[in-house]
Amino acid sequence: MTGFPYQIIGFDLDGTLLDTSPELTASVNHTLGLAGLPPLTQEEIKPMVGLGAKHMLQVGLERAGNTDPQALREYLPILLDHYGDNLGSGSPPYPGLLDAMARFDSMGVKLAIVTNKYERFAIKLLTEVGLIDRFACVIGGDTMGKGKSKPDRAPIDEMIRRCGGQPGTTPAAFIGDSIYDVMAAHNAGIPCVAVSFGFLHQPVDELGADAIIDHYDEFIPTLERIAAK
Ligand SMILES: O=C(O)COP(=O)(O)O
Ligand SMILES: [Mg+2]
Repeated sequence: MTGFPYQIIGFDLDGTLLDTSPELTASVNHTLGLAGLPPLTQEEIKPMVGLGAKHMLQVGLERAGNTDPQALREYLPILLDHYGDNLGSGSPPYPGLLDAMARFDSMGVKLAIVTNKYERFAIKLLTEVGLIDRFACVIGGDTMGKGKSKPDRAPIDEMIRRCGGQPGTTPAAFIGDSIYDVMAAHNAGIPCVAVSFGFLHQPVDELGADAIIDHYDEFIPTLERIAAK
């Protein structure tokens, strides 16, 4: 181990690791089409991502003009089937990510995923893009049980445990694109870096993150800087 200050780095998935917005948009619009509603743009859908698929569809149905209270229950399985069948090839990693991951590997830092996606979709997606073996663990929105997804600290604590560490003790940091990421990390007592290129729900400087990066080239020096504060 080098002098790098963190032993574990956790990544959010959608909007932080991979740009999943084309595939999420395709699945939402497939579902809205079957519901007889007009499609939404990728830019409209991005801010709906971050609290899981059910939340994304609920907001999407409302935005597209749905008035049927049963629609969410009826169309969620359709969205999930479509997404599960199509996810993978259209979700590229953000620029500089693979180089940053290689540097973490060379320093012996463990990498992990904590997403509000269903665990099975996160695993399938990471497998399709060839990154699954690079992560010590993948915690999904359903891994810890109901009500125990980000912004709760439970999935962050579990990430630290599954990486062989101890929550509250082992030095770890997180990176994400939403306020739920920042809240989860801070609830677990670890710092959070925000990416300015994600699926922002609000201006990135209002997320309360410890630092902001515009490109993955800045990630490692930024972590060193926040650890020295
Ligand atoms: O809302 C989702 O499906 C997941 O989003 P996340 O990977 O940004 O947590
Ligand atoms: Mg995200």
